[in-house]
Amino acid sequence: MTTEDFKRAAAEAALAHVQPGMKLGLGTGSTAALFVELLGARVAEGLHVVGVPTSESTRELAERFGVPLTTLKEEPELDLTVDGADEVDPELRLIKGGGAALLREKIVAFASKRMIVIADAKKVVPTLGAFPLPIEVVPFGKEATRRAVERAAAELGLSGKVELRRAEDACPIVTDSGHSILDGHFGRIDRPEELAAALSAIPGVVEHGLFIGLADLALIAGADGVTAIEAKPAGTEARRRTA
Ligand SMILES: O=C[C@H](O)[C@H](O)[C@H](O)COP(=O)(O)O
Repeated sequence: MTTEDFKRAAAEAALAHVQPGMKLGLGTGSTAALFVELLGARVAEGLHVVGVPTSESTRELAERFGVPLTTLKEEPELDLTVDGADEVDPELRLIKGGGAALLREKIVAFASKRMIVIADAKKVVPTLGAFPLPIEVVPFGKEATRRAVERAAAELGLSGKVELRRAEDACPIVTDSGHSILDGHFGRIDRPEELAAALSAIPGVVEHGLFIGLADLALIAGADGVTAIEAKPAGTEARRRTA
């Protein structure tokens, strides 16, 4: 089986958690796109749900696959968000934002009663940080903000570079909300909560890609099938079981 097959298996497993009438947050990225496609097929069969897309690309996909859409303005409280991740640790802490959608993804996940992460097994890591941490910043003063991020990380013992993300034409990428993205090449992030707090305290940082305490369940697909990692009450480790 290919990585694509595993992503599809995780997306299929998430569909079992969707109930008629639900208001759904629709994530961004290649795995979330498969969920939107499968959801569209269920809608075509008569399932009634509405979705709030976390990016313009997901909006387009949902429209293409016939998933009815709404907005957080119309529906400020959602039942369930299903989204991918760049990294998942055993305590269900995530790095997200590889596709530059982290701000809307975090707003939508925060507005949802539950968040389910769908991913192939390569996304599961013992410690976050091999994937560069995306940080969404206001374009004004972005070099000053970049340096402030490097300093804050260094104070926590993280010495990696922080780089402005650029498109293939070398121009800084612009997010759906008109911001820039910095990527923090920190390596191993042993204390993600401390880094999250330090980043949030920097003027110019809009949001960072550390998702802590947001995910309730991760559905991880690999050669052995789909495995679930469930959130446990604060202070205890996430628990694994076979889905
Ligand atoms: O900004 C993008 C999102 O956080 C994605 O959910 C994340 O990058 C995972 O994407 P994929 O499923 O394509 O690996």
